[in-house]
Amino acid sequence: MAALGSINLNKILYFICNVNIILYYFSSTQVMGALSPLDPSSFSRPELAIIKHASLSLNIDFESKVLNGDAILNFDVLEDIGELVLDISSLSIESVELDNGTKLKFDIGEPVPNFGSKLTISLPNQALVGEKLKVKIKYATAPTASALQWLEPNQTSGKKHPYLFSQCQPIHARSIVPCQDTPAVKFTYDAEVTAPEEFTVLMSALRGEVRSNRTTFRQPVPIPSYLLAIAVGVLEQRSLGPRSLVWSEKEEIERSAWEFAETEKYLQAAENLCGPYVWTQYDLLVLPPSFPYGGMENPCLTFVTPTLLAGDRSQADVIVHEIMHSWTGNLVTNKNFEHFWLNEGFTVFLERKVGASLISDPVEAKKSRDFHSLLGLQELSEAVNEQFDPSNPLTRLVPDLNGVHPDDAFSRVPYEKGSLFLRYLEDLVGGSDVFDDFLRSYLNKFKKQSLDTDQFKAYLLDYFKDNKQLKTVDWNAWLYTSGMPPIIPAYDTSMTKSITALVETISQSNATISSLDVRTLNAHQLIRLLQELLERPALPLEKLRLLGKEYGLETSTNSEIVYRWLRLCIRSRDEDRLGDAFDFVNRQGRMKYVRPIYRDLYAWEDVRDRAIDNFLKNEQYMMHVSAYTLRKDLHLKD
Ligand SMILES: CC/C=C\C/C=C\C[C@@H](O)/C=C/C=C/C=C\[C@@H](O)CCCC(=O)O
Ligand SMILES: [Zn+2]
Repeated sequence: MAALGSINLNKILYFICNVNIILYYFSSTQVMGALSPLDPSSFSRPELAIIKHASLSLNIDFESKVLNGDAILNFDVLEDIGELVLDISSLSIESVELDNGTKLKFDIGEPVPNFGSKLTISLPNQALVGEKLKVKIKYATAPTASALQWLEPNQTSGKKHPYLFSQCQPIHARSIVPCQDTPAVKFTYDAEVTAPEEFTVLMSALRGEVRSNRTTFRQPVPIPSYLLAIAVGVLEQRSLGPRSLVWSEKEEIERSAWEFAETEKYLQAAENLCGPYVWTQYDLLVLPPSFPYGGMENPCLTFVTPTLLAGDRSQADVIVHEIMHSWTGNLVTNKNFEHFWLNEGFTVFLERKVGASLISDPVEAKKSRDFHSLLGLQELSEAVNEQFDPSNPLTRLVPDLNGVHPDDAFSRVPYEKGSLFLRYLEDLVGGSDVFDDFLRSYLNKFKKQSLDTDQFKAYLLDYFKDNKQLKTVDWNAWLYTSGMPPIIPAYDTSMTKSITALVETISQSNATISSLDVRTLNAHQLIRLLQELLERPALPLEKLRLLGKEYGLETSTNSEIVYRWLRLCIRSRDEDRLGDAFDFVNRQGRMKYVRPIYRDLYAWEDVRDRAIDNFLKNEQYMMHVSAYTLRKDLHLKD
């Protein structure tokens, strides 16, 4: 009877679940219209005709905050078709024509909020499988293009000239060029950009000739659309090594050159693990403070936030992370953003391996790798338990993004759960010696391609087909179950033990707090300490203030430390530090810092309105993605 009862219950649950899935599918397809079968975030149909190369010719108009020009898209036709379908967002399309000059009819679908519109181009005759098509689209971007931030001179360090930069990941490329805005498609590109003469134009490509106000570029390695990038400003450069320059406004150039002086060393360590660097040039661009991310792995030219300029090279791990994307993400790419962990989990995993390889003593190297993994575990726990909750489907390693904007799904989960999963697999198959060979083989197999999680799984299982341990992996629990990972590796805790003991002491009511407690800690250990304190009940004000003074937190210039210190102050309801917290979120726009601080301020009922006022006053200076996500954090309407 009991068994029969449970079968019936299972059947009922199964039925309810399926009805929900069906209803959900219809509601999300209604949101997006006809979806790409390859990517829930794109309208385009690359399985019918796929872009192989794009030639862009663009003019930068700072006055009207518009890019205008044309894109010539080269397609390979994969099925007999009468139309092409592309993604656009707020673009004004002037004309579409074939390379023989034939004008083409086009239709722009009803815009879907945050996803843009479907651009359908009618072909005069059926294009047959195997044909090649060249289509020229004349267009202009909107001043509100979600990929672009147009800065007024007073938002730059020099205060004299405007500045423009882009952030296309995940699906903002469609706001600067009509394209198949899905990472399932990879294409090479060339570009010719005109800007006022004193400006430097940079792109995610190799820079060619610069003649008066015209700069040319070429990217010979196929990239997904989210890696298109452009920045235009009055910039300086310094050499960092044989294949690297650092670019910034002149006010930051010396500090930037010092902070990132070890770039070539990281590149060589990365090549030792992953094989040759294929992108020829690896430059860094230090952006104005409103740049929303720590770094963005734009090929040939990583974009970074100036909050990395800590003056102690302690945030070099971000540079190593961006360098590792040259293999995972840029060369081997997730097919759509449901498989984002294939980009980010792998990159974090490699970042920590390469970081450890720079330490000569193997015992210390292992300790350091595990120490950083434990920091990552703290960040994962915060994402799972605070940003979301453990039952939230967005805490799955492979989430369902039908009807969900990837920017809304963004968290540390794909980074840290993904990296932890790879570490679990590495331990299971016998450690680095065997797993490093697998990694190189995986990179070689999928280079210049896009793949999904099933392809990764199949390749791993085939590579290790004789390994019995791999048969014990609970794939469903790792990939499709929400919450923390099912197994946490046995990390070496020798670098965190003393910190946990110190946190324990600080938490005692009679604790004595002195600068001597932290004199031997490096920046990362201090970060660990602050993060552990954030996981505990708020400190009493008196103790908090003593900590700030004795541990040098009040005067730190390291943004990772300042960020956690200010969160501790907010948690302890220290009204005297509110000014510092508002200054911090107004001075820079790195979402890793700004979003949790705003969420903490929102949770403090007495200051909630001040936080909202501060946001509304500063929203106009933020990049689209920051304003968009902060509005949600502060429960404001779009
Ligand atoms: C499962 C997740 C689903 C979708 C996410 C896809 C894209 C997320 C989108 O919001 C763009 C992310 C861009 C990230 C760029 C750089 C980061 O690695 C920076 C990390 C944070 C920081 O250090 O500031
Ligand atoms: Zn990354």
